[in-house]
Amino acid sequence: MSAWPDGYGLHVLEEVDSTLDEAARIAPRMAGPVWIMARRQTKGRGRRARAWADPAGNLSSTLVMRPEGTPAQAALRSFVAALALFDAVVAATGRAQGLALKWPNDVLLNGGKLAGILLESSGSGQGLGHLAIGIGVNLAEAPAPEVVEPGAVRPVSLLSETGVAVTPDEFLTELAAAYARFETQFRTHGFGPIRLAWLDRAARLGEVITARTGRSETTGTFETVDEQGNLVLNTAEGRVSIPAADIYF
Ligand SMILES: O=C(O)CCCC[C@@H]1SC[C@@H]2NC(=O)N[C@@H]21
Repeated sequence: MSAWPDGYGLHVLEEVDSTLDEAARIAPRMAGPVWIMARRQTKGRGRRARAWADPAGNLSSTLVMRPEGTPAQAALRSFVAALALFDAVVAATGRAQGLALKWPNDVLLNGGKLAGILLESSGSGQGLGHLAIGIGVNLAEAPAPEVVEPGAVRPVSLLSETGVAVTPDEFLTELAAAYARFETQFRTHGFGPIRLAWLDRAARLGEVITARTGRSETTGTFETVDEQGNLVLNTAEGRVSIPAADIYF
């Protein structure tokens, strides 16, 4: 098992509304980055204001930090976190088989959704107050398929797909260690190597996918993710770069 990384704090709660809300509360008095983990969230949330169910034994965690750089640079940490999640699953199970990253920031296992990431931040314009990287991993149990919206990837759990039982505490240690490694790489070399590593693990690269926002739908061949983290699709109308959307296969 990995060691807890130097320079990162740990804050464990039995129950909280959301570890993302706790991040906003503790950010003003933090000396350095802190991992928050809750055994139960009463108001866990996912992307696009969806509720996030976290049955007992799953990981509900948020890394909160005050990074330097612009908000756009800080947001690229969703890719850093996705890579860390991928490596933490490999460390926990001993295998990478069936694992893939779905743009912008889900982890798939055997085609189902194993984990999701939600970034939130405070501050405005060029100034970033805090960045919170919320991470939910279905370690023990996947939410019931009925709670997932139609057309979305089915949820799966690590236990059901691999037979490997990992506690949230064990998994968080692997995740924190992997995150610290990729964060160092990101700070030292920028987004370039992170982007390439992410593309190497990308689901459906080169295939036709559909990107939906609240207002529009774009279908095209998944060509790449650009230097800004945008999804690039090759469509009948040409190359389209998409900053935010939900992807459907
Ligand atoms: O895929 C998604 O929609 C993102 C899910 C993020 C869930 C995690 S659980 C820990 C943190 N606290 C929250 O309320 N949400 C994130």
